[in-house]
Amino acid sequence: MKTIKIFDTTLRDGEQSPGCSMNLSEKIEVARQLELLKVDIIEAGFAVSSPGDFESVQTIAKTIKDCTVASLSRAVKKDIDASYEALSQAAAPRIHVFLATSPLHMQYKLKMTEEQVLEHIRESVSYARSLVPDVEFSAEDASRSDMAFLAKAVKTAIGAGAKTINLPDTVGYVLPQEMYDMITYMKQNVEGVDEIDLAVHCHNDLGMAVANSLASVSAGATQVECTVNGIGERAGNASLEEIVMAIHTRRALLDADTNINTKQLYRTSRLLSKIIGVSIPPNKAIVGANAFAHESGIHQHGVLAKRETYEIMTPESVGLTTNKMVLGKHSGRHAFDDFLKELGYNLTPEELDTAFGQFKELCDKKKEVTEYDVEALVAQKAAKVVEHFRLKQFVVNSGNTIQATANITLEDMSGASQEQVALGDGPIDAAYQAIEKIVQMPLVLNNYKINAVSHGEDALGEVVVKVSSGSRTVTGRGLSTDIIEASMLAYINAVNKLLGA
Ligand SMILES: CC(=O)SCCNC(=O)CCNC(=O)[C@H](O)C(C)(C)COP(=O)(O)OP(=O)(O)OC[C@H]1O[C@@H](n2cnc3c(N)ncnc32)[C@H](O)[C@@H]1OP(=O)(O)O
Ligand SMILES: CC(C)C(=O)C(=O)O
Repeated sequence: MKTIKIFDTTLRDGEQSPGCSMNLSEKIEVARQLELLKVDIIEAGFAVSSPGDFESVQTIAKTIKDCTVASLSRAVKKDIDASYEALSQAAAPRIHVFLATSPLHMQYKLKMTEEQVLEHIRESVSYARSLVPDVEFSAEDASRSDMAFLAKAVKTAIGAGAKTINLPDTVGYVLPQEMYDMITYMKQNVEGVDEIDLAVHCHNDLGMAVANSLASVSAGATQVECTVNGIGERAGNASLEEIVMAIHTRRALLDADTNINTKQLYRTSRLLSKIIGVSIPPNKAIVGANAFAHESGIHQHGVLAKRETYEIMTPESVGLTTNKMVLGKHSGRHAFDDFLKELGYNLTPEELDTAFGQFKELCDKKKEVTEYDVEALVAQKAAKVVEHFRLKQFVVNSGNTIQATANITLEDMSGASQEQVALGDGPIDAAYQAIEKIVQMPLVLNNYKINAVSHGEDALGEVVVKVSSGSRTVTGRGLSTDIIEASMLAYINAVNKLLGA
């Protein structure tokens, strides 16, 4: 089985993306984590580009002992000298020289002929090689280059001493088959290519960076360049965690694996996200909040019966402690029951049916139902009260220029509807007055308390009231995402308890 080298460029190409800049101590923290993750090469920066970048490369080179540390350089002496100097204390330094090989870049950007480009490659790579043994050459915009010319450039770089040749899809343009063909072409047409590492560096402009990297591995690439969370220029670089887990999960098919400690992936991703302040989309592969979460009843049932039915990798393999069953409108009885059992509730089949029905109703009102919501539902059910009156419908108006009014309809035990309108000192008082008119009993509200029992904008509100009639005082509870409705439900619950007594 081949070992694919992972070249992390989060601190260089990743940092080139707007809003992803890091200061020196943040870069060191990321570099230390990359070392724990066991990436093979850390590209620490582009030493010549600024004194700050020089210092970062230098400090990371001093700090990191278990990975090769690389610094990027244009194909010019002053860049190579800056990289060399910044890397002087590295345990394993790599000078990474690049020059574009596509007609577009050569003509308009570099203003060089093919011959001049080949001469620059020869000169710069052999100069870098005179300084350090480990030199990588990247043919920028390789994927849009003429393949015969690219082969000459690769041959020139190998001849000048490059130990790694990188063929980037700089603008994320090509399709996986084209990456495969490019690698195959080099393997078939450049002598000596099997003695060096053939690398790829894919951008995500068409959302294909990971697929292109994997197609290259299938064709024989032995190094993949990528970034944590896929950060990087424009739409980003190939995402490290996706490449690593794709290779790891399909290692039998690819006959390849990496040296990465996959259990550090989640931690690395969160650390970077926290440092740069860029959050991870919930549906992001491997590290998104939903990557190991199941909400649909059929999937939850499958996973409870046999995890592999809907999970191709374990959450533990990327550093999570467990998968997540999210209760929501698509959940089924199996997951609901399992969830209640974990909370310590053992319901009879009938109780489960009722609670499940209420739960589904709640899900239609609320985007996400939390453990607190379910517990509140079940706790409410546990105190079973005969429903002499049930809330059928209500309209409540209030404002700072009108007196609050409530129009309430309750259904009694015979199924008949009774409607009343009342004014009040605020919407809840108006609603309570209307209820009192319907139930025709003297009621005194002694206490009123409202709590949010879950989090977020659509949290459930629980209202607890103490209501007296004559010498009896009872507690009523009501639960709803609408606090006025929760208040009415609590009052009606108290009325039913008083009538029951
Ligand atoms: C695909 C990639 O990700 S490549 C890396 C991109 N990253 C960055 O550019 C970030 C860091 N860059 C910088 O800080 C600056 O661009 C610097 C310090 C490197 C250079 O700054 P300046 O000297 O002001 O040049 P500027 O950036 O405007 O233009 C680039 C120059 O480098 C030349 N150049 C570009 N690539 C290369 C190369 N690989 N080898 C040699 N020369 C190159 C251009 O032709 C241009 O030359 P010119 O000034 O003679 O016209
Ligand atoms: C310098 C090279 C490796 C690069 O970043 C690219 O081509 O995208």
